[in-house]
Amino acid sequence: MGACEATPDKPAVIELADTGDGVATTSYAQLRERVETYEDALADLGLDVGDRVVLESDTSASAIALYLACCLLGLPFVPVSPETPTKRLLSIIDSARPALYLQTERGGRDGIPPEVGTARFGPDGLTVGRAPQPRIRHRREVVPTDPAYIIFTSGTTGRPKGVVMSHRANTAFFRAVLGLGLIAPDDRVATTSPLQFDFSLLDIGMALGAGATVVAVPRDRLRWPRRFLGFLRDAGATHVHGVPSIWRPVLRTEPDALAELGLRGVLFCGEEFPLAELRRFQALSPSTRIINCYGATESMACSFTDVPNPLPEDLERLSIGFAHPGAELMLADERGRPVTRPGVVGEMYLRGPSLFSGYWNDPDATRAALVPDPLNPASGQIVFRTGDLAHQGPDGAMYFRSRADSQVQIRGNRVELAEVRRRLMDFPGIADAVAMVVPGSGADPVLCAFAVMERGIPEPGRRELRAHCAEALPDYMVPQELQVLEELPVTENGKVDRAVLAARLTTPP
Ligand SMILES: Nc1ncnc2c1ncn2[C@@H]1O[C@H](COS(=O)(=O)NC(=O)C[C@H](N)c2ccccc2)[C@@H](O)[C@H]1O
Repeated sequence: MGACEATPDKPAVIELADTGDGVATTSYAQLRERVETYEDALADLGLDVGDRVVLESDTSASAIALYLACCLLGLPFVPVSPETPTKRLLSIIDSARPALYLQTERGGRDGIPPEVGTARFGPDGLTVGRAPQPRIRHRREVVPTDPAYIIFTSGTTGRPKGVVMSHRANTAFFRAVLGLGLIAPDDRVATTSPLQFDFSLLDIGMALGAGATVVAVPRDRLRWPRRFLGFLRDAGATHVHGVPSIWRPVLRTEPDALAELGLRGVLFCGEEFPLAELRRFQALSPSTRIINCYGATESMACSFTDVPNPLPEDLERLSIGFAHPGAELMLADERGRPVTRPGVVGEMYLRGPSLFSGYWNDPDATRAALVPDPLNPASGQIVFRTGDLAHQGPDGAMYFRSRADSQVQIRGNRVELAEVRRRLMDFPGIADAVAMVVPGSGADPVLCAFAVMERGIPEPGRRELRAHCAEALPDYMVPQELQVLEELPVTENGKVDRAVLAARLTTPP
């Protein structure tokens, strides 16, 4: 909030105007005023440090002000999107046991359990629906190790896992990232992720921490490239942060409008950016600096690596470089021994001050992720076991290979699904692909794959694709089920939605 003093009249947040077209600007002075209004209103509710607040909203000046007010009062906020199905919201509420649930004045949610207080927020303050239950306050002040927020991600077990991030981890992370100087005060950073995805929190922290401007892209614009780019133009966005999938529709239908935008920077995270699409992006927007940001919610992010511009022809895989200053990645094998030889695959471990505190109310999952430093277990240092496999280049830079759990056994053979995907991606005209297994009728799972074509490329025949795979892969790695789709389904956070793809396979077409 330093910029509120230094540049009170500068725009802090630009968002869609209430009228639905054009943009509304909130200055740093107005943002600070709204933080104080919310801080006073929340303080009046008599909540204690540590009491959770569910914040249901898209990214907006008010949501950001509320997030900051919660931080100042030590109320860990739990961001959820308005798109979140009520069942999932209720499971998050059941787990987090929040004192208060907040939605905007126009929010349509109801059915919040009676033990949870409810309120609505808008530019002028809070309107309490149901006061939170009275409680005894045990704490007088917020300390850095207190939880700042809890992000519920889809846990592999199906039950949502709450990643608890402390103020100390958060500020250590942002001090490091702002030191990279990726955003300058006159930049305008368009954020395209839902508030429940910590990518949005990265965008807000990077922009406001640099005294720059957050441009909150309306979620429904992402599906309409012309309207998406039009909003970016109206808002004067200089940078766009988002998962790779937000660019496919733009590359397909609005290449010229993208070129005209002349973006200074693009930052992506969450998944690998298909190289063919990255090349196309660079050809259209050669002066744009593209950053490959790798990391997990458990440390918010980890590395920020420039994509070579232009991409060398023979480049096989992007580097995810080195952890941000103040943190370090290392590789270890299944037995925890360091893997240092270039090209040899190991699991990445991250040490540093930005690690999460643990999974909410899940000590077993926490113990599996926050482990003794493999290099020095006696030291008591706890590191984050990422669950990601990578290899190091000759210079020590990391290259992401796959999730550790994406190795499956097919007919007794170990199959790396990322390798099947990579082979499919080598087929000319394929824009992206996914390989996965679904349970088979017999003991063996069935290896399946989905692909989407680049703009205007005719669908190849299934036999042709299987022949292409059979040329380079052993037969047990050739997908038995192959479907070419118009587009890949994505989760709320914009990543490929494997559950939807699997459902396509089990229910007969
Ligand atoms: N640049 C990548 N290349 C390739 N695989 C990746 C990459 N970034 C993640 N991933 C994958 O996504 C996993 C983490 O998933 S996650 O917990 O939902 N978090 C995220 O996806 C985003 C993350 N919190 C974040 C937020 C803000 C900035 C950067 C990163 C990683 O373990 C990787 O498997």
